[in-house]
Amino acid sequence: MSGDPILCVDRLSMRFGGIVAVNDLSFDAERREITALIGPNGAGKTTVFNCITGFYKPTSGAIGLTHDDGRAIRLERLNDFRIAKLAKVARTFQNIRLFPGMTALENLLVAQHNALMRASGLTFLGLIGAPSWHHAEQAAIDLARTWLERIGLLDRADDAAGNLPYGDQRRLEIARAMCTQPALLCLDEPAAGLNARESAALSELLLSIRADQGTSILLIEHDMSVVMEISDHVVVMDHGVKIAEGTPRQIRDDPKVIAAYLGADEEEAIAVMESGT
Ligand SMILES: Nc1ncnc2c1ncn2[C@@H]1O[C@H](COP(=O)(O)OP(=O)(O)OP(=O)(O)O)[C@@H](O)[C@H]1O
Repeated sequence: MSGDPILCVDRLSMRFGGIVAVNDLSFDAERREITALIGPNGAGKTTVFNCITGFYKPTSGAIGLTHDDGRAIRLERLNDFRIAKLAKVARTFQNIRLFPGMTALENLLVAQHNALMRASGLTFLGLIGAPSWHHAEQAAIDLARTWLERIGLLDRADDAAGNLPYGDQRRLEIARAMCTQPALLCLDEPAAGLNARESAALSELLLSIRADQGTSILLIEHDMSVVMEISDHVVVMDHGVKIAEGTPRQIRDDPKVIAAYLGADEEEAIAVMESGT
């Protein structure tokens, strides 16, 4: 690891009544790297995401995000709207949350709402058709079209998002998050429901986002082939605590991880981990 974390999770805990979903969890996500958060069902991964993105207020602990210019932000003190706007953290969800009746292009324009509202002078400049508004609108369309091209959907820009194949919708969600120009992109199971070809396309997209945009990525994923192929660093959770972290190779060979991942059936676990080689 290069030792330049964009995200520092420090002793994070989240309780729901008697349930301790996350227990004293600490890890860093390095800048311009892909960090995967893995673990069996119910390990607490989505709860960590919900704390980072402001959907939940952690019971205790700190979540620090440091921008490229050194500006440090404490995420646990902000609500979700401010985390998206000020901290530039974008996320996708386990279930697809596109606007299905809007076109693919419109979905990417909605993501740029904040910038467009600013440029429209909170509507007034838009109403009078000020040149600054037209420039901002064109820039938003250009950015949306650039991302549609990146994900191979430019020819379907005017199709309703809900009519696109499932794998395309998954990539459109990532493109929508990228249209907010995030510093940290949090993806919750982006490969869920994808076939092998679509998973490979997803891996390629994420690697290109890291390489071309320099965006830091935090990824929850059950698909080990994706995790092993693209992650720089892997953090493993089980029952709310971190049980291991390291490179994909270190994680794959760690008996604690293998045992936790599929419970007692170690042979089956090894088979799953080896599927990522
Ligand atoms: N809002 C909530 N209220 C009560 N319990 C919750 C809530 N959210 C999560 N939990 C509990 O916290 C624990 C961790 O859940 P979480 O969804 O974070 O796990 P996960 O690792 O993301 O699981 P999966 O891989 O199945 O998505 C579970 O026991 C879950 O039931």
